[in-house]
Amino acid sequence: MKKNISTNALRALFYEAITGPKPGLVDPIDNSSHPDMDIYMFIDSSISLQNYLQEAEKVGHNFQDSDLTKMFTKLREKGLIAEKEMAQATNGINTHKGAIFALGICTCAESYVKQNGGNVFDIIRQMTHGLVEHDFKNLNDNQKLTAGQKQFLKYGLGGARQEAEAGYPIVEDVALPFLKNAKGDKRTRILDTFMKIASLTADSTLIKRAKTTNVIEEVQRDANHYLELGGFANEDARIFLNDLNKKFAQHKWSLGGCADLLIITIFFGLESDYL
Ligand SMILES: CC(C)(COP(=O)(O)OP(=O)(O)OC[C@H]1O[C@@H](n2cnc3c(N)ncnc32)[C@H](O)[C@@H]1O)[C@@H](O)C(=O)NCCC(=O)NCCS
Ligand SMILES: Nc1ncnc2c1ncn2[C@@H]1O[C@H](COP(=O)(O)OP(=O)(O)OP(=O)(O)O)[C@@H](O)[C@H]1O
Repeated sequence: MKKNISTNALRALFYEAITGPKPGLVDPIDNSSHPDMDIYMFIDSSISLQNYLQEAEKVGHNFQDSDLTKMFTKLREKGLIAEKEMAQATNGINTHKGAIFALGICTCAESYVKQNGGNVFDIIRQMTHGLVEHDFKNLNDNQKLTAGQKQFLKYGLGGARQEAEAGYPIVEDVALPFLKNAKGDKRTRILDTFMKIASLTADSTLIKRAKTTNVIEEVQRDANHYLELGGFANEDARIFLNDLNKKFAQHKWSLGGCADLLIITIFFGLESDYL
């Protein structure tokens, strides 16, 4: 198989979608928290992003200026087009908005690094320098706001933008080393990595669904408990994960941001032959 950067980005979308059970997310067996989506839609949505991912790779490959925020600006223009292509493939459902953002950044940065050298997470920090301030400086309550914008005004949380601007520390420092050292088949390693991510993330999709930030501590505790039980290789942990899946379905909680962090962890894992 030709495994160029954008192919690995597409593989990451598929690897994440087919892995289950993922509490709060769509997988082939269960979509309880997202009744407007199913796994077939995720296949269509992923394929609709193929062109964008190739463009993101090209932007990183060809960029020459020393100001990497300009590379991010170029990428964002392509990201807006990708959002429209996704909407066409899904009948307007938001399957991959966060992934267009996060995976686009990582694909572009990885491609830049292959051409110019450097640490990919440093490059991401340079690309997104000042992003939170830039995007949120003119917000006010009279506008129609996204969940992320509302949470910035209400709680001071930076969400997906903050993670990017910090250079995805959950991925660089924890999830990627965790995936590298994880044991078992791909499903086990990916699920355990997902729960590791859930044990650390303040997910704006989860806060939106639960309508409180208190949910973050509860979910982080549950994710840690699953890992303490030994992860997917251990029967008690599997039972606990199924119960957690039911709890998420009952409350209609989602982990959309953790999904994106998992997708980019898988992407870097594929790039580094960890998977
Ligand atoms: C920053 C993005 C992800 C969305 O921001 P927006 O304010 O529209 O939505 P919101 O903040 O509610 O987040 C949307 C998604 O972010 C992801 N997310 C949530 N929390 C986190 C987190 N802690 N870490 C990473 N991702 C997260 C989830 O997928 C969520 O569904 C991006 O879509 C964006 O920049 N939108 C503006 C339009 C644009 O420039 N689009 C092109 C993007 S390349
Ligand atoms: N398997 C999955 N892979 C990736 N993301 C997933 C998956 N399942 C669910 N999601 C996430 O769910 C998010 C959508 O959640 P939600 O439906 O709450 O958002 P929305 O459509 O923007 O908001 P609303 O439904 O409030 O209008 C997607 O952006 C995506 O991140």
